[in-house]
Amino acid sequence: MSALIEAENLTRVLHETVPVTLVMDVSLTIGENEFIAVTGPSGSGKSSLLYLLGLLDRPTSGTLRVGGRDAEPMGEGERAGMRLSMLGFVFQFHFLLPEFSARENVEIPMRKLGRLSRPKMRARAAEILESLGLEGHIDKRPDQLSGGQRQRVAVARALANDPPLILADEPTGSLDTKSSEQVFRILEAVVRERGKTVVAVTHDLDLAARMDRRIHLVDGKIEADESLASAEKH
Ligand SMILES: Nc1ncnc2c1ncn2[C@@H]1O[C@H](COP(=O)(O)OP(=O)(O)OP(=O)(O)O)[C@@H](O)[C@H]1O
Repeated sequence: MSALIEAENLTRVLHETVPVTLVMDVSLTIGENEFIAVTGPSGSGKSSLLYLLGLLDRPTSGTLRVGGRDAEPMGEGERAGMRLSMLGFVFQFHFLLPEFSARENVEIPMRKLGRLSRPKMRARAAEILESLGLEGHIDKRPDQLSGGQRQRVAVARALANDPPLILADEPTGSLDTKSSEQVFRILEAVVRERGKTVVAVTHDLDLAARMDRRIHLVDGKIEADESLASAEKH
């Protein structure tokens, strides 16, 4: 199995009145079952890098392979298909659809992918939500849930199509300490128990220290890419 992500000299420049370099010459490989923190000062390009890796933006130069496939020649439809099957996203703000229940929000990526029958989608959505401690909440709308619960629904939605890679941008950034810890533990279990890879941007260095690898960005460049693995984490 090839690496989930292989990036070589990835660069993203915005051509505004003056060019703005968001990501500069980033090379990295992300494999299966990794738990990776992306850290760095505000404005260092963390979100921009995640958007590139998640096929939500295109690099100005450099190469990117996702699931062993070169992203460059892919059209928008193919990229959307890759995002649905290979990647799950969790953002700082949940972006759940307000008029739908938790279960329906989790069903949406499954409907878009269209691999399961409707009853199977419903059953799977309920099963994932229950596994994340949301039994009793699956038919509630986002406004009937707490911030931590909403973020757990967002993680459930990211897991809907069983992608090998979850990309999270400040997933605990808007939560109180207790909810933040709960969501972090869920992401940890997504790696340890479900065998996924989680790449999470975080400002919280205590949380980053509990992950296995840290990619530290400064001015759009990788300043450090270090393994933090220790026996007690496993
Ligand atoms: N559309 C844009 N136009 C101009 N500058 C932009 C745009 N998007 C991002 N930037 C700038 O690019 C740089 C990288 O932004 P990015 O959001 O990736 O950083 P970040 O490390 O995620 O920051 P934060 O921790 O504050 O979320 C920042 O200096 C930002 O101001």
